[in-house]
Amino acid sequence: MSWALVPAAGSGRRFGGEVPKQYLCAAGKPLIEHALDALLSHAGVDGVVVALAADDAHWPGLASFHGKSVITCIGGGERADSVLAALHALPAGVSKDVLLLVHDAARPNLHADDIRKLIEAAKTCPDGAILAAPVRDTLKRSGAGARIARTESRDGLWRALTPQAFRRDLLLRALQSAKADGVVATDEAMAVERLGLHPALVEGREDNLKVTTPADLALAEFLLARRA
Ligand SMILES: Nc1ccn([C@@H]2O[C@H](COP(=O)(O)OP(=O)(O)OP(=O)(O)O)[C@@H](O)[C@H]2O)c(=O)n1
Ligand SMILES: C[C@](O)(CO)[C@H](O)COP(=O)(O)O
Repeated sequence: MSWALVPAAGSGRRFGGEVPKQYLCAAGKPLIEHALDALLSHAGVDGVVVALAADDAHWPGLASFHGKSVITCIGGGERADSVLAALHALPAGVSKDVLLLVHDAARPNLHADDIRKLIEAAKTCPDGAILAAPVRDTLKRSGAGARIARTESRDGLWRALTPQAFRRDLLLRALQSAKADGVVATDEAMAVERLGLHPALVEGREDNLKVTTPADLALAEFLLARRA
């Protein structure tokens, strides 16, 4: 079985506005609740720990969802700090080698089949596994004056998505190592890669978008309304 860790302590600087984007509504409910619904409606996920901002008053929270525990904790200054805080907040009795699925609260359009594929891959790959999407656009490196410096090869390049799945002890060791070295790991895989490991890439849906800007919210509304 597995548990989910959901970092939801961000302030949404790039989105703007007063309310952090994970609490904005699309298709009738907050983005965070779409993410929790996808995770906790999956039979392979037993519960979730959500990392919230210390001054969070935007979301009343949920004691349970789909009959499973929703535990909250206080996140940290970086996303990785929030994930580490959620890991430390796992309830007693959760096994030391539980599989942990780390998923952004700002990614509302997660589908059950992607969760299934990820868990299956993480069960067979000791280095863990992440959902990802192959880069399909030509990539440009910017130069002086917002002009193109050069085209970068997209061969073998993927966009990391979430959830990202790792055994509890490995994720703890990786996050603690990155923090001790002063490295800000922008995803869990980066922290694991620093240990010399190579997590599996699992091709996930392109529409598992992270809501970062207002344009993303409009797209999320379109996608989620079609699922309802
Ligand atoms: N210190 C932080 C920063 C981010 N997050 C969470 O990590 C996810 C992905 O981060 P991002 O999209 O960058 O969210 P923000 O940090 O809020 O956005 P911004 O960088 O624009 O401020 C979000 O669910 C966000 O709430 C978190 O738990 N703790
Ligand atoms: C974890 C992540 O969603 C994978 O692409 C991404 O790194 C989060 O980046 P953010 O800047 O914290 O949104």
